[in-house]
Amino acid sequence: MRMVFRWFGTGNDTVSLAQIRQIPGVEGIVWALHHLPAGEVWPLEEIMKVKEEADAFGLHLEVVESVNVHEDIKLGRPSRDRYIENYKQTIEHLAKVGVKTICYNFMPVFDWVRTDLHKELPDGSTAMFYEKQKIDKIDPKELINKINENPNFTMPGWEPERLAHLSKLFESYRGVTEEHLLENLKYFLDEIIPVAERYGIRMALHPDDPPWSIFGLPRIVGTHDQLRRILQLVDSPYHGLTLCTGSLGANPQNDLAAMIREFADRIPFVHIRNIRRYDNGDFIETSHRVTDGSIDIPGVVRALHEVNFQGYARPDHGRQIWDEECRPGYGLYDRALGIMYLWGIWDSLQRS
Ligand SMILES: O=C(O)C(=O)C[C@H](O)[C@H](O)CO
Ligand SMILES: [Fe+2]
Repeated sequence: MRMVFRWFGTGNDTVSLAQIRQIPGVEGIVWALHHLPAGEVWPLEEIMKVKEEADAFGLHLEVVESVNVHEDIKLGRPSRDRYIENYKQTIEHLAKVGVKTICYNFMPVFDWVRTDLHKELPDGSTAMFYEKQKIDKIDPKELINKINENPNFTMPGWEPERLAHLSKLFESYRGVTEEHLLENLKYFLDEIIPVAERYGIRMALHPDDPPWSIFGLPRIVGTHDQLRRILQLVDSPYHGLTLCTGSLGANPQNDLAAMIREFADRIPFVHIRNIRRYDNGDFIETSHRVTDGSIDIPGVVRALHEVNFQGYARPDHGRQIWDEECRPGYGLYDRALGIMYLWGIWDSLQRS
C-alpha cells in the first residue's frame, strides 16, 4: 500500500506540502490542475510547475485526481471526439512527469453530492452530510448555491461556470438511459485505454457518490454487478477502478472486501474513509475508526493486505476538527489521523 495525500495546489489549499511530508508514510500527492475546465488539454508547462513544487518536498506526483471527462463524452455527442483527443494528449503530457494513475469519474452533471458541508457530530467536530429527504425535494440550483456559498475555495465538481447552464444540461440528459451512458463509457474507454497502455498509466474510474441515481440522472458506477460489467467493457489492466469505500459503502448491499478480492488486479487506487449510515437513507462522514461509522475499515484493509495490494491509497475525506479552517472534507488533521489508523492496521497485518 503506497500512501498518498490529496493536495489542491498552491493558493488553493490550506494544507502545505511541508505539512504533508511530515505525515508518516506519505510519499506523494494526489493532484490536478483544478482551474482548467473539463475537456481542455493540460499544458505541459503547467504540469512541470507542479512537479517542481512537489520535488522540492520529496513528494511524487504519480496519482492524478481527476482528469474530468467532458459532458459531451458522457452524452455521446459528435463533439466528443475532439474532447477525447484532448484527453489523450493530457495523458501523454502526464506521462512525461511520471504519472502512473489517473482517477476520473463518469457521473452526469454532478460529481459527489452532499446536503450539508458542516454538519455537527456529537463530539463538536463537523463533517459532510447527505440527507436523503432533502435531495429528493431540493431544486438542484439551490444545492449548487449552497455548496458554493463558501467563496474561499472552489469546490471540485461544482464549478459555477459549468453549472451555470444547468437547465440545458438537464435537458440534454433527457432520454439518456443507463444503457446509453454505459455505451458512451465504452466508446470513451475503447479510445483512451490503448493510449493509457502505451504510456503506462492505469485509468481508475471512481464510483458514483452516492452510488445511486439523483435528480433523475442516470448513474452506472455504484454496485458490484455494475463494476463487474464496466470492467468487462475493456479487458486490460490499464482499465481499472478507484475503489472508494465511502462512496460504495453508502449502499449497505455493497460488500467492499468482496469487491477487493474479485477485482484485485484492476484496482490501482483506493480511497479509504468511513461514513455512518442511517436507516432513512442519510449518511454522514466520520473518523476512520470502525466504531465511529458503518464501514468495516479493518476488514477493507485486511482484504487489501490479503490480495497483496501494491497500489496507491489515500484517506478520502475527513472531519473538520480542532477548529481547523480548511476545505470541507480536506483538512490536515483528521486525514492525518486516518492515515495513522490505516498504517496501524496494515503494519500489524504485516507482522502477523
Ligand atoms: O466523492 C468522493 O469520494 C471523491 O473522492 C470524489 C472524487 O474526487 C471524484 O469523484 C473523482 O473523479
Ligand atoms: Fe472517493
